[in-house]
Amino acid sequence: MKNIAPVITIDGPSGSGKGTVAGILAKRLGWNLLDSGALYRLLAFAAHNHGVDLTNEELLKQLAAHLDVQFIAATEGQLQRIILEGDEVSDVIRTESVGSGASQVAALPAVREALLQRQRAFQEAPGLVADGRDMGTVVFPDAPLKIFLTASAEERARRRYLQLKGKVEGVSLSSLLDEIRARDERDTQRAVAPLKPAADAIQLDSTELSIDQVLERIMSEIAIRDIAG
Ligand SMILES: Nc1ncnc2c1ncn2[C@@H]1O[C@H](COP(=O)(O)OP(=O)(O)O)[C@@H](O)[C@H]1O
Ligand SMILES: Nc1ccn([C@H]2C[C@H](O)[C@@H](COP(=O)(O)OP(=O)(O)O)O2)c(=O)n1
Repeated sequence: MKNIAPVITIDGPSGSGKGTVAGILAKRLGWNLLDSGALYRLLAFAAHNHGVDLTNEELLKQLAAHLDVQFIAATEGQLQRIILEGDEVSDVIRTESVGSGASQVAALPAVREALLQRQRAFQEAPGLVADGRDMGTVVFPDAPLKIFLTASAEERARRRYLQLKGKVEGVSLSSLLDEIRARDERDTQRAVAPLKPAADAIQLDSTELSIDQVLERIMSEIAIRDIAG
């Protein structure tokens, strides 16, 4: 039977607010959440633990196909938890070095292919909010609402700095800006599933918007389309 659970996709570059907005929306609607970037981060992290080189496409493909991961849904007062091979890795996969590794493995076609079905399996009733780079273009091309969220690189680095400061040692605003620019370049220039808005995506620049204002804009698009019942 065709899966008819609706999907809202939120794609965009690092630090644009995708994860935050997707998490709040999923909770508000009572829908499932797919943080697709976490899968690429988990793969880069697992590769590091298993001594697999980030350019070894064949081994990475196998690792991706057998990734032993559990996403434990957020509850009241508790964020979503991610368990890899029995260990909680929710925080350790968020560093910029894991993000950079994720961006490298994500450029490999066999890796993307190996993770495709795992992502589509999240499309379950009553609905799904999915964030990443290619949610609207490749993974859920039929989604009834696609958002492409951006912000200036400077604002995104500033947000990341505020987020990591105090949690991760030695973070600097200028190195975060360099890393964000390098990741933008790799994610937009790769041959397979590059970061770009779907033809039918609504583009939202959040540089001057608060999280609540972004949510308000998306909620009004949901209401217009009447997709959340
Ligand atoms: N519109 C916004 N204004 C200010 N800070 C924001 C906004 N959206 C997100 N943030 C903050 O920026 C940081 C990065 O957001 P995140 O959702 O992780 O981005 P992404 O998933 O796109 O990389 C978080 O600390 C988040 O609270
Ligand atoms: N759907 C996706 C999601 C992430 N990726 C890749 C590219 C990104 O630089 C890395 C990390 O993604 P993630 O969304 O966790 O990163 P940010 O929170 O935006 O910094 O993974 C991808 O290629 N396709």
